[in-house]
Amino acid sequence: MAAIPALEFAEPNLISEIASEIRSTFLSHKTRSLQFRLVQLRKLYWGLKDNANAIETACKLDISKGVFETNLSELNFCTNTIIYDINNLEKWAKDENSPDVPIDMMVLRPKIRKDPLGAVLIIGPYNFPVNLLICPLAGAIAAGNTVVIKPSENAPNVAVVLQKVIEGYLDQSCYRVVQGAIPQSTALLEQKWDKIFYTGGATVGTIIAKKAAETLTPVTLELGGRNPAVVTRNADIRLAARRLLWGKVHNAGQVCISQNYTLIDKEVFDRFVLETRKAMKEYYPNGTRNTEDFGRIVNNRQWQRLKKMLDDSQGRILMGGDMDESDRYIEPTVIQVSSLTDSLIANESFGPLMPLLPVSNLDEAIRIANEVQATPLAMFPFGNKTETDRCLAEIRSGGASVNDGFMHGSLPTLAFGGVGESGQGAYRGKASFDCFTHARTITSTPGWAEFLMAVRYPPYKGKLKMLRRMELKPDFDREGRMKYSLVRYILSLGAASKRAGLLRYLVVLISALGLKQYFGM
Ligand SMILES: NC(=O)c1ccc[n+]([C@@H]2O[C@H](COP(=O)([O-])OP(=O)(O)OC[C@H]3O[C@@H](n4cnc5c(N)ncnc54)[C@H](O)[C@@H]3O)[C@@H](O)[C@H]2O)c1
Ligand SMILES: CC1=C(/C=C/C(C)=C/C=C/C(C)=C/C=C/C=C(C)/C=C/C=C(C)/C=C/C=C(\C)C=O)C(C)(C)CCC1
Repeated sequence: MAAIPALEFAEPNLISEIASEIRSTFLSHKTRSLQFRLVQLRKLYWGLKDNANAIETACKLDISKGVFETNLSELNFCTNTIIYDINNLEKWAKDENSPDVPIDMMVLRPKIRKDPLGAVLIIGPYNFPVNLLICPLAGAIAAGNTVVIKPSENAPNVAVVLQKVIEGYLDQSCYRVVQGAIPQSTALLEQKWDKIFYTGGATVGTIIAKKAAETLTPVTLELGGRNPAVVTRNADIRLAARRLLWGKVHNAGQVCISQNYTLIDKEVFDRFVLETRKAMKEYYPNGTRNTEDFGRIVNNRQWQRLKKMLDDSQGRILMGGDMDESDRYIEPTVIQVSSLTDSLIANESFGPLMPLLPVSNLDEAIRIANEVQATPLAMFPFGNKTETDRCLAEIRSGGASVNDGFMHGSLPTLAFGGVGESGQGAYRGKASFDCFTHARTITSTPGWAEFLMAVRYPPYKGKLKMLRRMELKPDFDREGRMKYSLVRYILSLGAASKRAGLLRYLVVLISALGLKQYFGM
């Protein structure tokens, strides 16, 4: 395979030209045709397939991702996403009948049309440099937008290969790549977009949200979080250890949705550590240093940041701890910490560090999780059903995996996104199409219905009575209690909803027919 050329940044003053070309293509309506979108998605699929070796090499060079992980969470994830989008596009793009239209307004035939938003900007991070650009891109294409993508300069080889794919396979008047760092991102943010989709840290997310607010541009922000795992004394400790270790070794822990810290019942603490050691030996019989199955930290700046976090910690290393800056290696490291202000709890590590904080009970775990961050990106409860349900009810998060590491974020068809500080908006599966679509309500009033519609026109004299008759009547009193009427009770056979009432009638009818048959009446 030919060597990957060096990344070249775009000339910042050419960026406005690219943005205006992308906008005028959108306004030419080229991307409205479903056939056009399908062809572009199919080409994107083949662009990735044909360049799979180059992508594997680039992931290896940028973030030392082994071939297996590159295929699992980058290539396959993207190609599966594209095929899923292709297979569902016609269904998603169809006009939808609006639900809950009152009978007197049905004549308007309300519809929800799926309009593309327009010209959109997608800015990606370094940690899943293919996945976190291509999956939103596929959603934006499916929804009929024109797109500029800005790959992370911190994964430069992937950035070059993706540019080759997009320039070689997609229509250049609709989809463009702008390479660069802060000057280019800043120039991009100076342009008017119909949506900005950003994945990365919260500091830059805030810059983007502020800039977008100036022009009332909608944003989707996929940010990080200090995600808690909770392990109670009733959890399967072996499973919890194996699964949470997976969450910290995949991509060398550089996963926004992996657990940042684990709150673990004192009673099972030692067993958890023992099981983590065992799992480690099983996953890496010859250690993590000399295997393709364990990656490296993306660059020296991030390696230094992680080292400082560990150096600043008051915790005690229980497993691992080996580090080498020359190849940006950090061994998966388990640390027992004792305070919420510990550097390993107070910050997002985004690396293979596993701080464990012993707690007395579930109440304490829930209190701590809420104190560390009210709205993390993910949460991982391990315990019995009552306990995991309590965690789900009492700790908020963008998503959650019960009894596992980040599996809820491992399926390309499930909506994925943060809440509060960990982001806003969601994508993946149908949510990706919706993320780049405007749900446009359309009514069409037929000419013949004029006599029905005339009530709205002045003069209003004598029309108030009719308006009052059209008003819905409440079935609740001033205290918020439901009012029960005997007629309603009889009509619904005592059911709470119309649907349940119908079902009851159906059961009665079928039983009556059955009895009739049985007794030959
Ligand atoms: N929620 C998610 O899906 C998700 C996924 C991956 C990473 N993350 C989060 O991202 C963080 C790590 O990534 P990162 O942000 O360091 O990645 P990064 O350094 O790759 O930066 C992300 C993008 O922001 C751009 N950027 C940097 N400064 C900018 C500026 N001033 N204006 C506009 N754009 C700018 C970069 O060029 C890059 O394209 C972690 O907090 C992680 O949790 C979140
Ligand atoms: C179905 C059949 C079988 C069963 C197969 C099974 C059970 C397969 C299980 C597969 C698993 C556990 C796959 C795990 C995949 C993990 C992935 C893709 C992780 C992705 C991570 C991502 C995208 C991370 C994102 C990060 C972000 C957003 C932030 O940084 C058989 C085999 C039993 C029989 C045949 C049928």
